[in-house]
Amino acid sequence: MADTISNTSLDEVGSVLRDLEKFGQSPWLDFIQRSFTEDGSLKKLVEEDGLRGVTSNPAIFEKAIGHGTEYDPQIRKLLEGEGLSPGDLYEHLAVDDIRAACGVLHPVFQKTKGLDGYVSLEVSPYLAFDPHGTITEARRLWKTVSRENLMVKIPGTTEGCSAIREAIADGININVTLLFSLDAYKAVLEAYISGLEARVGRGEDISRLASVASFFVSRIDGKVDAEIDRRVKAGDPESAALKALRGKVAIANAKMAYQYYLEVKNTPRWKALAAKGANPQRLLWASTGTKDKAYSDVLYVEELIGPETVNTIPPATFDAFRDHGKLRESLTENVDEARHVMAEVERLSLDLDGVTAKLVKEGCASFCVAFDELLTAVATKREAVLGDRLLRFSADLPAEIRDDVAAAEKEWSVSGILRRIWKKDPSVWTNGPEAGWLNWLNIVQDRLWHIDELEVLARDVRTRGFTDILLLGMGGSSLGPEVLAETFGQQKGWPKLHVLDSTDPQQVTTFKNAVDLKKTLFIVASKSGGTLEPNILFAHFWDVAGQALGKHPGENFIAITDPGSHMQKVAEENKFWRTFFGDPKIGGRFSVLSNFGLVPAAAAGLDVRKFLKVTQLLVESCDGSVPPAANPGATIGLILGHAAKCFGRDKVTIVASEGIASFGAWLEQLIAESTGKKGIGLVPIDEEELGAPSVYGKDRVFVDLLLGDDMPDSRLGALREAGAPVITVRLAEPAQLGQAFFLFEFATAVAGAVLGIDPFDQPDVEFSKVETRKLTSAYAEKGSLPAETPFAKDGSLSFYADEKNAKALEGGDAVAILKKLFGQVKPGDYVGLLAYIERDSKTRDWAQAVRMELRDALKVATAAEFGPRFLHSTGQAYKGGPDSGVFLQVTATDAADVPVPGHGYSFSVVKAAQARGDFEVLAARGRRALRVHIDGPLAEGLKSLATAIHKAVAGE
Ligand SMILES: O=C(CO)[C@@H](O)[C@H](O)[C@H](O)[C@H](O)COP(=O)(O)O
Ligand SMILES: O=C[C@H](O)COP(=O)(O)O
Repeated sequence: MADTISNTSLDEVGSVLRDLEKFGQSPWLDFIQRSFTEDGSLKKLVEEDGLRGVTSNPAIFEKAIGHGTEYDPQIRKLLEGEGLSPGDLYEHLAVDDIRAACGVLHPVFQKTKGLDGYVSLEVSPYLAFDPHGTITEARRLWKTVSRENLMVKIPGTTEGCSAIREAIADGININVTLLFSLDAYKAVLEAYISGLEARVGRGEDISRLASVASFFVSRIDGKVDAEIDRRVKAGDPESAALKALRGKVAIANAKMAYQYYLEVKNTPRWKALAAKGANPQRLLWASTGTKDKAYSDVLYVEELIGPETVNTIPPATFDAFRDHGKLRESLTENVDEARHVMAEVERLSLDLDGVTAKLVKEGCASFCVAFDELLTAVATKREAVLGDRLLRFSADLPAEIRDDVAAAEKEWSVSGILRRIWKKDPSVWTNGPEAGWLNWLNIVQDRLWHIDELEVLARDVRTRGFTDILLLGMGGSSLGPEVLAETFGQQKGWPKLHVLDSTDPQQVTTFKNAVDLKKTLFIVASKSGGTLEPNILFAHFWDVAGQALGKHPGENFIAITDPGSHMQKVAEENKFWRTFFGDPKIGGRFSVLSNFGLVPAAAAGLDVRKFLKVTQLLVESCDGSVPPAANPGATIGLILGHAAKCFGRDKVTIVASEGIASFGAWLEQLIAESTGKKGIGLVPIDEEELGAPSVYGKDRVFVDLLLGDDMPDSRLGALREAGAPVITVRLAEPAQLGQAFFLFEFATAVAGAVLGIDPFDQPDVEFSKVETRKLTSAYAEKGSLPAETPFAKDGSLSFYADEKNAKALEGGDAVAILKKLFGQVKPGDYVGLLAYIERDSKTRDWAQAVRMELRDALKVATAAEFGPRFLHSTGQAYKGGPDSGVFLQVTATDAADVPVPGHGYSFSVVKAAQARGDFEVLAARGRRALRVHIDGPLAEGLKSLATAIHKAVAGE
């Protein structure tokens, strides 16, 4: 069969199709394709074959757009501008095709006074069972295409009927599709009539409104014939009667529908509408290509010719009918015989109701599959056209994970979960409060709409000549800006961005000394506005800035906070220079693309407009229109979720190019805080140097973040070969950092859905905050923290633990205690080094050396974290996630302290309270944990501790 119409025989016998008109039937074409319209072929059919309409459906568009290169020039052109999601791209292409065909058919529309000349465009097949979505989409398409000879196609499902009624009442031409049963047709006709009546009731014109009811034919024979064949083969005693029905049921069914049409036309109800100019809803025969080669290839055209009907004919059948089709008014003949066929169907229990119900389901599903294929093809073309404007993602997975993820992608595709994510449907997760935390999905576009605020800020910051920006905040309010500061560095002619997220007095002093207090813009960033650290850091820097400036320092302070927060009040009372608001429907760790990341970025001289536009391209790649397998965020999320849930690979090990190394600290917060709860989740492992396969267990997934042309670490190759899953994300340039932020936000939301948790809360972070507050309040009241006694001491090292842990660890010196602690480590566990000391290059090197020793000796994942920073990040997973962590908390007596103005405590006290609060929650969660406190010089204490750890694990 031809895929497209051949025009060879037109001149000779074109009239047979045109002559259908004499029988009152309009031939339409069940096909659309750009080249076919553009090269005049469609027009030729109109002129020579009397073609009177065109229908399209998702499968037809899939054939047209999903294959070949015909649409590529337009795709390229469309993507030159602002960027579009694959769904929007498809719609541009389809709408252009529909409009072009409407143009070709418009003379027919005029000549037939609106009887014919229509082109149909179907609403998204995903909406077949969603009446509200369908009517919204029908209205939108009607408005977008904006052609009087458009027909919007709506499936004639039970749910579709209410949308059909509303659309008709709105004055939208409707083609009702996917009709198989007489009952469904009756419901649809009722919807049409009552829609017209609603219009009349509103005093609106009904004479310019057209509708057809697309009754599918050949598919019925396909199903019924198969059942007949099965029963005959099985030796059914009614074989002869069954055989007599072969190839007859679909036509008989259609004839019954037509009889009903005639009946209704005769009712007073219809006549009243007709008197007001109503046009009947004509029956349109669809699915009229012959599928069974044993039948005539024009069967479903020849046998269904009758007045006031349409037959939408696929190209090959169109050709065939032109070639050898015979005309007669067949639809109204042998009606009794058709009734007999239907009675026989009943008598022989061929379950036509079951068949038609199944066909509706299958029809909807197969249009969804076709649409998925189409959108996948468009997404792939889009990606190719965008090339290096998009980050690249690939995954090397062992076969079992690859198959599992592929199955999940299919499942997600069928259940439309990605579209539900974009609709902010909480049932994707736990059906809890998730809908209130999803505005990060749209924040990039939203910030682009408000870009002026940021650009004005940038201009003003520059004009004021600040040399430094010091951002004071924790977790979600600081880690994003820190990545931006470290990745982009100081911009020429702009202030340098520093990010302080510690209560360590030495670290506070280091930052104070690193900036020129008179020329520093302070950004106090706190979403909730109530977090302890940004509040006390504000108190300190307000004081020192005031002293340095010798005046009220408000003009040098900016707040970023959610509306109505305590911090907003602080900013107002203290007359801050500016206050920028976050979106209360975005949680901290998802806030980097909101003002929490963008205000510091703009103030530090980054081109935020460009940054957001680049980011938006990736947002569109993760759009709900992109099926899971073509959607990078979804695929990564499914890999991470399934690797953890089904294969025990829950340690997400982050490897990054030097140029974007700090991204890991942001990513670990996102992953840990989002997924680590209820005893499950992903444990991110950042900055752990790669090793040989022998030092790893089977609990890892590697995420390799590459920048530019950087080569992947060769050790990853060996790991891959050893069966470890490796996800690679390559940023062509640092400007794609925003794409990476969104990519992993989306992936984390998806992984959360796989794990069945609410990825947007952080119950254990809150718990730690509460415990810390109790201790600082106690200090403020009593002048000291509650007394505590070490269970052991060895030189400058004192050991503390809760009763249970102390019991398990006590007895012996430092080495013995540490040996017992690490002796508890089993395969699949991880070790967390949690250091409440200044985070600088020396202490970071120390922590790295210790963790590497632990990793290599114990062959488990390791984390090296600094408090209180990690409390707002991985701390959630350590307490709420899987009980596979073994923790060594390190505290020290601070050499010098810094008071917190206006509070009854100092930074040192706060840090001590945080460490103790953290430990209490770890203990309350039954975690294996030990605190070692260093007295005396820190460097020496760290050295002795490292030696003791070495002896404990190396057995020396
Ligand atoms: O519904 C309409 C026209 O209203 C058609 O485009 C309809 O979708 C097609 O005729 C059928 O999908 C084709 O069915 P089939 O030949 O694949 O069984
Ligand atoms: O990740 C968020 C931190 O816990 C800080 O919270 P905040 O921005 O509300 O102060």
